[in-house]
Amino acid sequence: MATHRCCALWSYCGRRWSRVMRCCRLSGLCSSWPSGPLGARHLSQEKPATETHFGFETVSEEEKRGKVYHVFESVAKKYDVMNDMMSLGIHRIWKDLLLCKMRPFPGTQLLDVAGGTGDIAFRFLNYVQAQHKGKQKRQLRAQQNLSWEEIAKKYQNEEDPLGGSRVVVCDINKEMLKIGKQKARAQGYKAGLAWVLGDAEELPFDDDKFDVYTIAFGIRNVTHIDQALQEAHRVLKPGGRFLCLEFSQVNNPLISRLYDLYSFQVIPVLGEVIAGDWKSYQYLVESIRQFPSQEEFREMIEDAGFEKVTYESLTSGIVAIHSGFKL
Ligand SMILES: COc1cc(O)cc(C/C=C(\C)CC/C=C(\C)CC/C=C(\C)CC/C=C(\C)CC/C=C(\C)CC/C=C(\C)CC/C=C(\C)CC/C=C(\C)CC/C=C(\C)CCC=C(C)C)c1O
Ligand SMILES: C[S@@+](CC[C@H](N)C(=O)[O-])C[C@H]1O[C@@H](n2cnc3c(N)ncnc32)[C@H](O)[C@@H]1O
Repeated sequence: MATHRCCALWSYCGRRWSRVMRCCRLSGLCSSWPSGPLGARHLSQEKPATETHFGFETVSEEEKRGKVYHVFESVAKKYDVMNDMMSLGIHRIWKDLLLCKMRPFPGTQLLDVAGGTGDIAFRFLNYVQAQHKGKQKRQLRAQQNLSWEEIAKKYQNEEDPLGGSRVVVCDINKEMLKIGKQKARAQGYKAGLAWVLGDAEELPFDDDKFDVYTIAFGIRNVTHIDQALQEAHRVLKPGGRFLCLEFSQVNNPLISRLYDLYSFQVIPVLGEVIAGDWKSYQYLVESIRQFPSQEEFREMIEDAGFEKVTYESLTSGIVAIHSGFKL
């Protein structure tokens, strides 16, 4: 964890410096300023590449971006089947629980960042549609004197079965979005769903736009987690909710030993056999170990400006759902 903190600090300093430099350059202040925190080099020289981690490897931030892109480009076609195989379907329960926590209502505007092949978005659409139908039924039951024609008419006139809810899936990877769109077409999802290519660190949306922001198994892959959290805060409406489903820290030592064995001995093998890609699944298990603990991540969410930040560990802490509000 010390490595994680060190990388985060170094990456933070680097970005702060490049922001100062960008402002100065824009205001014409800095033509004679040195170009790095140590102040010894001339502007024409390159800024040192800020280091971060890609699994257990230390790489430059640019390299990490490219490598993460390559991982998901490579696994996209086998992504869904791999998740079912690796977790024996348990990832579906975790995603359902995320929706239960969200409890969206007809009208909710959701942004699902790093939404990949659409698992969260499809669950959201099912949920709000069922909610809306239930509400409609209750309203009709309350109106005791309607004839069957009037009831049929009310059902047929219903233009928006989602009651105004919308979900935007935003992901940086074209291949993941392509598979998501194919799945949506095959499963008949169309209304209330949009696909946007975009970076969690620089979201292509206005301020105060969404009621809920979700990110499931995505934030671990982002280079500057603090920047992604700030963006989440920016695009949420006041009162809006941040929800993150991510791998976390297992607290039971016995389960932790078994989980480690399973992760390092089985998952890359499954990756090779099913997706023909050992390396991407080695990255998956390594990146899980690099991600901050439940408490550390809670603090990071608070640092981004969220309030009432809580978390719930699931399956002995293999994953956790963090929640926070923009108040
Ligand atoms: C590239 O990046 C990615 C790519 C992706 O495709 C996906 C993601 C994002 C990830 C997800 C959406 C979810 C992916 C799911 C996981 C990574 C797995 C999570 C793990 C579990 C739910 C199970 C946790 C396992 C344990 C607590 C330990 C139990 C382990 C055992 C009983 C096996 C111990 C292993 C050995 C002794 C090694 C030798 C064993 C063999 C060769 C036999 C092989 C055994 C199996 C295949 C059994 C599999 C067993 C389970 C899945 C256990 C399930 C049971 C329970 C938790 C009760 C992404 O970022
Ligand atoms: C493990 S998948 C999760 C997909 C989906 N949320 C799910 O739960 O199945 C991680 C996703 O994060 C996306 N991703 C990685 N870095 C990103 C970034 N900076 N901005 C947006 N998406 C990113 C990847 O392209 C990939 O689709």
